[in-house]
Amino acid sequence: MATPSPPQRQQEEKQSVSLSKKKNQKRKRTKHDPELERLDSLPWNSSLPNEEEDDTFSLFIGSGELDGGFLSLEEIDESDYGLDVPGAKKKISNKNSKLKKQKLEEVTEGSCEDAEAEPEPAEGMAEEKNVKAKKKKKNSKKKKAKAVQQEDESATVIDSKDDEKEQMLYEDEAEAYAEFYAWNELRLHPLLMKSISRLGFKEPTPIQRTCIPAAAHQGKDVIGAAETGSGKTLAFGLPIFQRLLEEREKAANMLEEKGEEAGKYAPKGVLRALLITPTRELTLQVTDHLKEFAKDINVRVVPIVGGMSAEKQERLLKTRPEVIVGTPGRLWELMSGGEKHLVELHSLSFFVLDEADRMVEAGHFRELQSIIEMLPMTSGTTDGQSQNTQNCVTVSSLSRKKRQTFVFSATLALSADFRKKLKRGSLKSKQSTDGLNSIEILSERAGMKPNAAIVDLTNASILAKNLEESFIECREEDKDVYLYYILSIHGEGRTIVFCTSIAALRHISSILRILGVNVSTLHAQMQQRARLKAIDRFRANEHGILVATDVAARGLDIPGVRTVVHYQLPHSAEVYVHRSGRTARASSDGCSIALISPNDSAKFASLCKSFAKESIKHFPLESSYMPEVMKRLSLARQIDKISRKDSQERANKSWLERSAESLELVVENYDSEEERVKNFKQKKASSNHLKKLQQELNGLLSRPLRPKTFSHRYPTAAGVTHLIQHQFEELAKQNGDDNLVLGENKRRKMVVIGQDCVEPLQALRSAGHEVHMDVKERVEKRRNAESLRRKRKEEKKRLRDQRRKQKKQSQGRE
Ligand SMILES: Nc1ncnc2c1ncn2[C@@H]1O[C@H](COP(=O)(O)OP(=O)(O)OP(=O)(O)O)[C@@H](O)[C@H]1O
Repeated sequence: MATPSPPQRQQEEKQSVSLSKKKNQKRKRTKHDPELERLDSLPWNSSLPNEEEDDTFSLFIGSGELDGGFLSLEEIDESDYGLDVPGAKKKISNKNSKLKKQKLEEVTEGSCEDAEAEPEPAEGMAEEKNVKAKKKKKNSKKKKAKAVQQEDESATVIDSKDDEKEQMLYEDEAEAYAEFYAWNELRLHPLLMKSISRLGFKEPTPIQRTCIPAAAHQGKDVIGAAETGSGKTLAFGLPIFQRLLEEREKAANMLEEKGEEAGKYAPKGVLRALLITPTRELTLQVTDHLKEFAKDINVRVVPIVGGMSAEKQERLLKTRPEVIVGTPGRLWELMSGGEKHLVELHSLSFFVLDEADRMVEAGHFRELQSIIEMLPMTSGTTDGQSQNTQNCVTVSSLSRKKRQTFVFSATLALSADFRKKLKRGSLKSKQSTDGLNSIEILSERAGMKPNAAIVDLTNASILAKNLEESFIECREEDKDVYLYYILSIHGEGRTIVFCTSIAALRHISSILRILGVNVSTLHAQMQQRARLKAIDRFRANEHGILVATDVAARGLDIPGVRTVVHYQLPHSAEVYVHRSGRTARASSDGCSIALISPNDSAKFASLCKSFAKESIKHFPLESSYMPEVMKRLSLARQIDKISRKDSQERANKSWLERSAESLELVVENYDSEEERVKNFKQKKASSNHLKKLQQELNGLLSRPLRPKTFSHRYPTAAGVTHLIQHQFEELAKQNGDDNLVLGENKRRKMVVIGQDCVEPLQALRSAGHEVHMDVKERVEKRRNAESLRRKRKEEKKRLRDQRRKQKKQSQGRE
């Protein structure tokens, strides 16, 4: 969203000044601070209907009392939320001076009273006594006045010291708040601002800046699309919390005015927001992210996912959370089973579909449709139902607001006339369940209004702007070699390696483990607990490696992922975007490396074309490392093959034994003595061979990977740190000097060992070179190669047949 224009801002400031008049009267500051004034002048009448909007949003249908529903700045005191907004401190200091003044007055009055209370003296002595008394009175008055003056002076000294301290604090805080001023235009509740400052989010991301005003202040439905890692969770999360807070405050204020107990009427214990995400991991991640905010505002956010134990689920639902984040399968299972908290949806104010397209893709359309069918109509009132609800007498009035629907994704394509279709309601009648239309249908059925804000911040390439893409061309069977190269030479930071098949994942994770690379794995066939453990392990290691299938492609938000390797290309461009989006998240950068075999070439070129990329960088490789990398890989593959064979045999044997046992059969060994001896010898030989291979590999692994030779002709910066570069120069200089001294012509060999790791991104930036991606050319090449292969095959077949024919003929003659 664009920042307000100066006249608009002036008007807003004027408005807020008048609104916060009462507060400003109390806050007399000693020093004029424009920054603080700006903070105080935050307009808070956010919900006032915008006259320019044709479809204005009224929050409370029915009782006009709560129309608008948002609070003015006057109604919210930051100090009530532990937000020590500097101005508040001045109040205390003013209070102190008032107390002092009062004390002084009391003392002065008290001295007069004392004098008046003295008994009346006799006539004769009276005059003298009177004079004495007057003197005494004068003295005591003087003394007391002096004491008060002293007290006052010391109080003033303390006070001025306090003032100084307060002033310093005030300035510090102003400075601290100044860091978060970019959020002001979003007019968020002070408690949310407190969480934002705690998390250190200096400014809203573009999707947040655009969606929050529409969703939180104009009450609109939102369809949001922005690059991966762009902060979409808060783009829908903050408007939810904002509205819950505003309602809570508004209800409390209204009921306090009526002299009733506010707490009794707070709409607690009913479901207010239902968020659906495609995977368990994403659900847990979104829950954790939202909880960071929820804990400051006392809102319960609970995850509901498959794989969670029934007891835990029951325990969580018993707390009657206001916000539930869940996966479609488990949510529908519970809803269709009549789970009380999940079917009492009369107060539901938010329905969110996160990564909507993925849910449809993953075959959750029907479950989503069923869940949506259970939601109450957005336009109707729900009095009847809500009156019955315990502990929320006023929920009926509060929940009469329209429900808001948010649909978010990183890649969300809508048909050009989607808004028109919404207006016409023509989507309702369609029964189509195919990908793209399904999202439109779901959005419409969930009650998406025609005036929904459609925020599409995806650029032509959809990929994160801080992402550097690259590729390595290699043979299919050498992919593991290059993967090992990347991980060992450029192993800095977290890396995610994506595979399309579980078989490939198993193969490379096994090879890497044999090579001593500590990897975590994540795929859909793993148990939920194991999946979460793998993510935790990966998260805990600064240089962790996660080998995953596309189950981890979407939404997984792990900071510090520096590199994404596409070991196998995904089936669609969208999945490629999501995979690559695990790095270069928020404001950080990162790189992706695709391993491209000749078979992948055309697919990769068309992938680049779909992102409007004409060229892409070749990932720089230092070929001198390859011989040793190859050697290690060859040993690892042999070890893997033998171990696999052994474990397969063991598994088969135990399966046979288990099956026989279950059938109460005795398995007899019919092998002859000779065969048994032969088997034994074979096993022994294989185990000795395995030991030997392992020893050899261990020998190689015990020393750092080193290049075969150092080429003086091609010193490259790729993978070479400044330190190493410096060492090279020093060595070269020394070498030259020695040669001069010794007068030798013979070159001395330089061997680089213990190469410091550099990040792939660094290597790519310093030595990657652009390669033009011509789809046509690549497709043509592939076609030619295929036709050549076909021709060769046909030729072979023809020759074979010919030989056979000749053979038959000659046999016939004989
Ligand atoms: N305003 C902000 N400033 C800095 N960091 C932020 C901000 N908002 C969110 N983040 C952080 O950015 C990261 C990515 O946010 P989030 O997971 O919401 O992205 P996303 O757009 O949903 O990504 P994806 O499409 O991959 O699911 C999170 O770690 C989050 O804490």
